[in-house]
Amino acid sequence: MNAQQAPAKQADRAALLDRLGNRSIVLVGLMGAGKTSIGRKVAAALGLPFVDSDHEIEDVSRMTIPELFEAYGEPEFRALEQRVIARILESGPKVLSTGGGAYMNEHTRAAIASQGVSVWLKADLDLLMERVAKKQHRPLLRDPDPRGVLRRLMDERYPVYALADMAVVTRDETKDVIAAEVIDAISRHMGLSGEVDE
Ligand SMILES: Nc1ncnc2c1ncn2[C@@H]1O[C@H](COP(=O)(O)OP(=O)(O)OP(=O)(O)O)[C@@H](O)[C@H]1O
Ligand SMILES: O=C(O)C1=C[C@@H](O)[C@@H](O)[C@H](O)C1
Ligand SMILES: [Mg+2]
Repeated sequence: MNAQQAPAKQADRAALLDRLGNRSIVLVGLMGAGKTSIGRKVAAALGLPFVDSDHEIEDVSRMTIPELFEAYGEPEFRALEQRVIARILESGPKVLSTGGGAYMNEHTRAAIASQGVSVWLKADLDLLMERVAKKQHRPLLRDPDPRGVLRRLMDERYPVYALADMAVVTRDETKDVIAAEVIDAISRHMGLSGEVDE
């Protein structure tokens, strides 16, 4: 970036924030797609607060997600997730990374549609498997065949994630590159040219 470009980039960022108004940027997609990591970077680049709904659920319940699933079951977890996301969206513009199943809830989708701009982080099965293999904190993947579970979730969920305002494909690229692509996609969606500097 040269010195002459900088003010324009700042202006682009201001224009994007202006167009967003009170709406939040909401990342949706499967486990391992990068919602948490990319959301944090997008928030830092735009100077917006960052919230991850899984982390918020763990904070309010003072339990981990595997503990919540075990103690109360998935339906209770989903009900709590719906309430937590509704509250997050009502508390002003931010970048919100959702849990992988959150967008499957029709009330949550409606809240996101009215108070947010949604971005589906889309990844293929091999990349997802590679990314989720590193950690054991996802109760749905504590299964003898995690690849089969992810494949089934892709079949069930991809048609619903496709309802998001836009999709960004997360290939084997750095987090910074994907975060910049998310910002460009949102800028274009908002009728701006894209290319907000990070
Ligand atoms: N573009 C990327 N390049 C390299 N590693 C990445 C990239 N995006 C994410 N990762 C890594 O993949 C793993 C999963 O990412 P992350 O936790 O952000 O996904 P998630 O979509 O939030 O998953 P979940 O729905 O389970 O919370 C992490 O170890 C993260 O560091
Ligand atoms: O895809 C899902 O259904 C989930 C994804 C995680 O982010 C957590 O919200 C939880 O493990 C369930
Ligand atoms: Mg996450």
